[in-house]
Amino acid sequence: MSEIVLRGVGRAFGATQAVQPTDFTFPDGSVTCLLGPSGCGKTTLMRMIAGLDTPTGGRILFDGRDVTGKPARDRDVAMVFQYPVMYRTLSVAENVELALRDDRRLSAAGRRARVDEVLEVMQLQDRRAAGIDALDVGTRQRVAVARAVARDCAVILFDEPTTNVEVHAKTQLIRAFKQFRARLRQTIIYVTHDQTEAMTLADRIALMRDGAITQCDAPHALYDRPESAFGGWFLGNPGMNFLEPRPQGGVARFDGFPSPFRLPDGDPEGLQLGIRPERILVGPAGALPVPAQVLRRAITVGGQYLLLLRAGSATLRARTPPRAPFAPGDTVSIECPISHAAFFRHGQRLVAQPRMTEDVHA
Ligand SMILES: Nc1ncnc2c1ncn2[C@@H]1O[C@H](COP(=O)(O)OP(=O)(O)OP(=O)(O)O)[C@@H](O)[C@H]1O
Repeated sequence: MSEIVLRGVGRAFGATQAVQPTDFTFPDGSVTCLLGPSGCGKTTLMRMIAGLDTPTGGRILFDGRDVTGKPARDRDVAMVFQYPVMYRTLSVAENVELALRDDRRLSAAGRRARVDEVLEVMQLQDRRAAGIDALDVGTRQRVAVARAVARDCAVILFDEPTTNVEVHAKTQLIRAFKQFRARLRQTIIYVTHDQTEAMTLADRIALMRDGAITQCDAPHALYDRPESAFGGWFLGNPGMNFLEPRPQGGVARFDGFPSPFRLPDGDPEGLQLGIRPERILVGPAGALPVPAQVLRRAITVGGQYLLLLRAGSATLRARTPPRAPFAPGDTVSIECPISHAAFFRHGQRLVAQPRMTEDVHA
């Protein structure tokens, strides 16, 4: 186990600042997912922590020890990549054992016991004698994780390990990941652009954009209370709806809400209201405060409907229960609960929330 501290760590490639100078702590024994869109700097940040790349600024500390200039082999770090490198002529067990070859603390019997333990945790006992070529991509990736786990390093880094794995094998891999987490408390940094994976695995998600960590929080806190409009948009499938205000004196109207909002400083400049599709209530015409039109309907995994609605000049996506009786062309009614609305100014969450002039639907 190890606490990893970044002090102003950044990386530039020529004119491209791949990682902005970053201060950040990965707590001892935690699972932190680095989540963000392609090109936001996740892999570069992870490679610097691994010792595969050197920062152009700042320092990296492992338990207070400065490892900034040290190579990967001096960092007590194991890694699992998108494309695992394996010895194809060796069996599963031999591949795992090979990872322990240089560990002088272990006797031959100790090594075998460790291999057995890890194969069991990763649910690979029945494949121990199989050759690597006989395995599907998902199982091969589980062997890669087994090798990383076997070494008992302080830190394990995962770089998008499930990208090339099909859905069923991905579920198995994630289940195995959770099992070894429950048994062994290494510090884990897991790079992904898959939000479902991050939500499932992480103790904390560090959301990245343009080379910077924009927010780090427990998965549900990040989902429920994004500090930026980017977080509201990136998390969720689909992400938040955003509404623009129509200013009227010191108040602003948002289509979708029955009454105008009183703005804390009277200034509608750069203001947006965000609301998640699953928070919008949809009912028959007249049942709820705001009339709306169904423009389109899609069925999502789980049988829910995703409706595209028009309310005034706003278009909104709303999720309804399976088989809700709404179809394109229908007039319906909606309610956007104020308690689930988030206000952003120039992309950042407002601390003082605007209030509705008549709080009838709060
Ligand atoms: N070796 C390199 N030389 C030049 N530019 C690089 C290099 N590695 C990364 N970059 C640039 O740095 C930025 C961040 O890249 P990085 O691979 O870290 O992002 P990422 O979030 O991991 O993306 P992805 O999810 O696509 O892997 C990108 O603009 C990328 O083009």
